[in-house]
Amino acid sequence: MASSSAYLPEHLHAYTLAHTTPADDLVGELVARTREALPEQSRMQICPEQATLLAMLTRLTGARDAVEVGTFTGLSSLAVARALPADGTMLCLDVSEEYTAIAREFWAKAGVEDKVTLTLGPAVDSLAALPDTPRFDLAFIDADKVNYERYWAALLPRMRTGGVIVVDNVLWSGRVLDPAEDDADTAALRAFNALVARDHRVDTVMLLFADGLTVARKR
Ligand SMILES: C[S@@+](CC[C@H](N)C(=O)[O-])C[C@H]1O[C@@H](n2cnc3c(N)ncnc32)[C@H](O)[C@@H]1O
Repeated sequence: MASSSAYLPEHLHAYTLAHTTPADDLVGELVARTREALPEQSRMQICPEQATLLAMLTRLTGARDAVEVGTFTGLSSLAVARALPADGTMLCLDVSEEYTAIAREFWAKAGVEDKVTLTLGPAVDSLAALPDTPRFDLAFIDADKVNYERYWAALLPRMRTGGVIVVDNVLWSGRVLDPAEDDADTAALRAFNALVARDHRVDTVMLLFADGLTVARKR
């Protein structure tokens, strides 16, 4: 979770947060619980303003069926599930029983557990097992970076026309622009961003928000 921005000076970042609807108490509780239970891993959590944006996108698109790849302790899924209508569905994919136990706790606290289905296992396999017909209005990709291309390939045909895919960490603290950075995650993100930019099935905006957020709408 980013408490500061890698791209904005501290005072500008603070200004943007001061002019964004603040997260509610349940989000604050989940952030605190994650830090306490998983101090080493808690930086993987999205930041609260991303949760606010995901909820807004869910409402703006009128999404009913959502999916995410990478649930961790549940902040993004909590935001989306709470913004879905009463008959909405949220499919969450992750590999970790330990991390998602906290997510389950907070889905229950928020009263959205009936909307959420959690599938544990490598997300490439979980996605491949889904019917390959369009069924999702909103997707969030936020798991292992080396598989982003595969998540994109699996998700896009399963998105309804007008559906939106949101992708986290696309700037990777700016490393995607540094030719000296050649680790697998950075190389994968660089290739992924190039692939999305030339994918004519979507309209895409890459936002300088959090660690870089791509928002792509299926044509
Ligand atoms: C950055 S965290 C997700 C953060 C989450 N979206 C949130 O709001 O806090 C990445 C998650 O991806 C999961 N993950 C890593 N590799 C995976 C894989 N191959 N398949 C499914 N999930 C995976 C990890 O267990 C971790 O919970």
